[in-house]
Amino acid sequence: MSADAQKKASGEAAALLVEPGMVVGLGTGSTAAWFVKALAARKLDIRGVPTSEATASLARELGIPLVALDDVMSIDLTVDGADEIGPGLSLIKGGGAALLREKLVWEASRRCVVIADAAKHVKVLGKFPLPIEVVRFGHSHTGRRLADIAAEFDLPPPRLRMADRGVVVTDGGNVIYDMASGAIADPAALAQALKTVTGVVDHGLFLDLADEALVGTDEGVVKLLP
Ligand SMILES: O=C[C@H](O)[C@H](O)[C@H](O)COP(=O)(O)O
Repeated sequence: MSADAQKKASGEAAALLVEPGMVVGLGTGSTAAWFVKALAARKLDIRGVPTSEATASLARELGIPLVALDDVMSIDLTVDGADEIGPGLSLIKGGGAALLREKLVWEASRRCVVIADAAKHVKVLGKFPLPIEVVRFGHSHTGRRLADIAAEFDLPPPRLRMADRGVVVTDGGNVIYDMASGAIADPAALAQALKTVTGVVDHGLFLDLADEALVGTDEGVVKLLP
């Protein structure tokens, strides 16, 4: 089964968790898009809280009513993809530069379900470079402070994310530095260290946030718990 078919299967399985009346956090990325499509097909009376402009526009196209995070007290269920799923459902997210809105939505949610293809499930986080969202003002200085932190963790300096049209800018108007590592020995310590840097808005380590994972495999969708 292709990775895309696995993503589709996990997105469709997650859509079955949604019940009428729910406020649902809508994740970002290619896997979350399958969830949004499957959810729209169910035509339930729900409201969605999008985690990016891209997801908001997909949801609008498919007729899912949207509500802003500030206009709800809490979210019943959020379903979102991940770049890596590690031990205890620790995650790396932000490959699509949506980590900040995603984390805000996740933290406002009663239940968070991560969906992914089988290749995303890893023994140790870090093969996927860790995205770090940084305010644009003075970002090269912040980038140098991040390089100092990376050195403390024996990691190479993070690199400013670029695209064909130049520097990648997030929905929040910030930039992304990607910290390549190969393996993050102590994700909690790294997460804590990154948050001490002025200019860092947030990072893509989602620790103790996922309640379950639905991973598409060749043998079907497998449910993982922390
Ligand atoms: O910023 C993007 C998000 O964290 C995505 O959920 C993550 O990158 C996974 O995306 P995909 O499902 O496309 O692999």
